[in-house]
This record gives sequence, structure tokens and C-alpha cells, in this order.
Amino acid sequence: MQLVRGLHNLRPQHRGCVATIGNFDGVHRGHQAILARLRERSAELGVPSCVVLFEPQPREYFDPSGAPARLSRLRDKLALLAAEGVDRVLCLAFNPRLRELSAAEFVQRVLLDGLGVLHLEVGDDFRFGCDRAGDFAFLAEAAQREGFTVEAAKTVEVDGQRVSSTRVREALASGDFKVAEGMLGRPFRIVGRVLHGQKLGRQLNAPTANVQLKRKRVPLTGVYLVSAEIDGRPWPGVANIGVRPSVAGDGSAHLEVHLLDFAGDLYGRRLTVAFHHKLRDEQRFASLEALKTAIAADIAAARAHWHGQPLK
Ligand SMILES: Cc1cc2nc3c(=O)[nH]c(=O)nc-3n(C[C@H](O)[C@H](O)[C@H](O)COP(=O)(O)O)c2cc1C
Ligand SMILES: Nc1ncnc2c1ncn2[C@@H]1O[C@H](COP(=O)(O)OP(=O)(O)OP(=O)(O)O)[C@@H](O)[C@H]1O
Repeated sequence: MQLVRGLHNLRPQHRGCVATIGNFDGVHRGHQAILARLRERSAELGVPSCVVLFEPQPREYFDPSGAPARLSRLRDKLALLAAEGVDRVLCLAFNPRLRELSAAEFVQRVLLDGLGVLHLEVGDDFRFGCDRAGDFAFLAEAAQREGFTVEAAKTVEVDGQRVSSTRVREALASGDFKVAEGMLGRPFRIVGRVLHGQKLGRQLNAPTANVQLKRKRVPLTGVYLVSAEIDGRPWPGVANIGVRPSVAGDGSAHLEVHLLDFAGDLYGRRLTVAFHHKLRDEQRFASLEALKTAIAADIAAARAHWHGQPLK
């Protein structure tokens, strides 16, 4: 999959494609349905498929401190889109210039001049352009005038509710992993590099892999049953994600993973951690001794849970 950053990096050979536009945070089953349809149209027309996305996501631009936590950072999103068979991603910086583009200018500059789009696939609620003035009816009219096709994908629902990144976040925040997994079509995962921590884990009888989060906010906090991919196989464990109120910290979020009966060295490796079940909220303990007792109980719960369970 090819990544093109910014309209100015588009070349004449990039013109002629089928495309879709959106945030695609989490690449959930609604997104997957759009991408499947895009693959079909790409094969029918014999042109590459292209996903147009924005970085930062528009809500992060308008409200940096109030925007919801990301399900996927750009790097994760690109990996998920590549796995869905996307040929190209056009990543546009969401900045004052882009936000001021009218719907008509967006169609002209991005879709027609930039991408030479032959077919556009969007969700039925998709809106774009300055003040979100462009909608499906607007696109349908432009398509007829300019000679491309546009199609609204059918809404994907799980348990009678439309799948959305917002609902996935809500399910994760409330520890409802069955719903989150149903909407994502896979377990929720966080990928990050294992860094050196404060080395307190050993004193707590729970050595942990300290996974770098590289984000200010996380969509879930607490203690979870997890599995981590080690040499392509899932390894059971228990993890804390949060600000670790019992140990002096800088207030930023950490992901600490204790893998059951694991003795290898993980420093420097990229670890993929899948979340399966919430055990409890993160707590502030009065002493390291109390924290140690709680972690021992978490590990016992993880052992009891994983005993004989198939891992994902
Ligand atoms: C299963 C588990 C549960 C944890 N629960 C909490 C908690 O409730 N509150 C807290 O402040 N820290 C909690 N921690 C985080 C520990 O404080 C952290 O792992 C420890 O400080 C080791 O950090 P280090 O690897 O940087 O040395 C938990 C860690 C694990 C592995
Ligand atoms: N459940 C769904 N069924 C069909 N299309 C969807 C679904 N969810 C999103 N889409 C479409 O996928 C494209 C990208 O969606 P986008 O990521 O911007 O929205 P979203 O997942 O609904 O996120 P949010 O919850 O933040 O609004 C848009 O065209 C959108 O309409």
C-alpha cells in the first residue's frame, strides 16, 4: 500500500481511482464494508483503490483537548487499511486551509484534479467540506455533472445499532468487550514498543513490559485480561492501562503488561496487545504492599480465566 502525504505529492499517475473519504478510526465493520465494496469497484474498473483521510482528525483539530481518544494511531490505521486490501492512502493535513475548502472546492481539487476519481463510495451519513455542507445529494449531483459514479454503502449494524467509532469507544470505556469486538470484527488491540520502566515490577512480583503509547489519551483504563503476540502466537497475560496513581508518575497514560510465566526479553520489541475482559478499575493504593496484593489477585484471576481457554 502506498501512502501519499498531502495533495502536493499527488502525481499525474495517481489520477484514475476509486475512492472513499473519512476518519476510519479503528477500521470497524462499517468501514470494512465500505472497503470491501471499494475493492469490488476497483477490480471492475481496473483502477487502484484510494482512502482519503485526515491527520489530525477534524474533531482533534477543532477541539484538541476535548476530542475523544483515538482507537488507532495513524500507523495502526495504515496497517489495518493495508490488511483490507487498500492500494493507496491520501493523508491530508487538516489545517486552516483545508477546513476552509467549500464542498465544491473539495470535490474539484481533491477528487477531480488530484485523484481523477471514477467512483466514490461513502456512508449514507457522510458529510464534508467547510461547515460539513457537502452531503450525499451534493456528491450525486457533482458525479452526474463530472462523469463519475457515487454510491452510499448500506449501514452496517450490530445488535440493531449502527456501528461507529464512537460506539466502539463507548463499549471499550464501559468494559463491554463483546460489543466492542462485535463492532471491530476482531479484539481491540494496542501496538507499541516495549520501553524500560521504573523497574518496580520486579519488587511487585510482577515484571511488566512497559508498552509505549505515544498518545495523550487512551480509550480505556483499568486492569484487563489480555494476550500479547509473541513470535506470532498469543501469550496470556494481565495488564494495567492508566496513569498508575499508586506510583509517582507524570500523569501520562502507561500500558504495563505482565505475561504469565514468561521469561524472555521484550525490550525494544513491538508488542501487539489484545484486550479481552476488564477485571477492575485502576486504583490508588496507600502502599506498595497493598498494590502488590492487588496485582497478585489480578494474576490469580488471569490464571483462573486463561486455564484451558483458547486464545485469540
Ligand atoms: C495487573 C496489574 C495491575 C495494576 N494495577 C494498578 C493499580 O490499580 N493502580 C496503580 O497505581 N498501578 C497499578 N499497576 C501498575 C503498577 O504500578 C506498575 O506496573 C508498576 O509501577 C511497575 O512499573 P514499572 O514497570 O515502570 O516499574 C498494575 C500493574 C499490573 C501489572
Ligand atoms: N456502520 C456503518 N455503515 C456504513 N457506513 C459507515 C458506517 N460507519 C461509518 N461509515 C462510513 O465510513 C466512512 C468513514 O466513516 P468515519 O470514520 O468518518 O465515521 P464513523 O465510524 O461513524 O465515526 P464517528 O463515530 O467518529 O462518527 C464514512 O463514509 C461513513 O459514512
